Amino acid sequence: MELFDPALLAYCESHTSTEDALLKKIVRETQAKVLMPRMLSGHLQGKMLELFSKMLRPKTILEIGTYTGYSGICLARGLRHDGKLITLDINDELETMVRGFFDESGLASQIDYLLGNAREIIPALDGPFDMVFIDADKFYYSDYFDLVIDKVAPGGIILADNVLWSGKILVEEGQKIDKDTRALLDFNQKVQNDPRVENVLLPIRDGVLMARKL
Ligand SMILES: C[S@@+](CC[C@H](N)C(=O)[O-])C[C@H]1O[C@@H](n2cnc3c(N)ncnc32)[C@H](O)[C@@H]1O
Repeated sequence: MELFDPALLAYCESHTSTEDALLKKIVRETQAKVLMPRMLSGHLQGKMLELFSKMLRPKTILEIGTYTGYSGICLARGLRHDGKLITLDINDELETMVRGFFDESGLASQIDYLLGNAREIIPALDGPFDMVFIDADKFYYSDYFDLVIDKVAPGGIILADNVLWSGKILVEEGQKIDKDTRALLDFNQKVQNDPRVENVLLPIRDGVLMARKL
């Protein structure tokens, strides 16, 4: 399901600060060389992540799901001068490309790019995190929330992408639900019920859930 009228989306993008040359290059190279380029955050969501990060001025950001580095660079642009982005991905085939983009961003010294399974890496990471961006395998979103929540600083925010799952979260009576949709429905409800956070589901792109730790 297309969630937004493409013309409305184009209008939103034309009233969002222009994507710079590096981000445009990441989009181009992702589309030309990488499978499933739709996974990349893109102009509108990337700028939103960048502005959230610039408002929060985080010391530590954890990103789960680097892909080609687009969202990581947007997030890292808001870090304090002594801050760090830790970004995790299980796919090592993109490593050379991604490290190249991080170098070009001028932020490589503030980025720890760790390859491996996020569910194995996160328990070994020290918090506190001021910002967490969950954007990896949908089936494990609730696990990611559980793994990070105690490491998020009070006032810190967790953002989770794709929580509207192209509209599949609207399930009709008797309809069969696939496992990723089920997992996202459970995740959205879990956050909604959790008294440790206040939250808002933003209907931007494929849906971004923002939860602020109390
Ligand atoms: C939607 S893409 C991330 C897009 C990126 N955040 C952006 O906006 O440009 C999801 C990424 O999660 C990674 N991933 C999937 N399962 C993972 C896991 N168990 N641990 C770490 N990364 C994983 C995939 O390899 C993929 O690169």
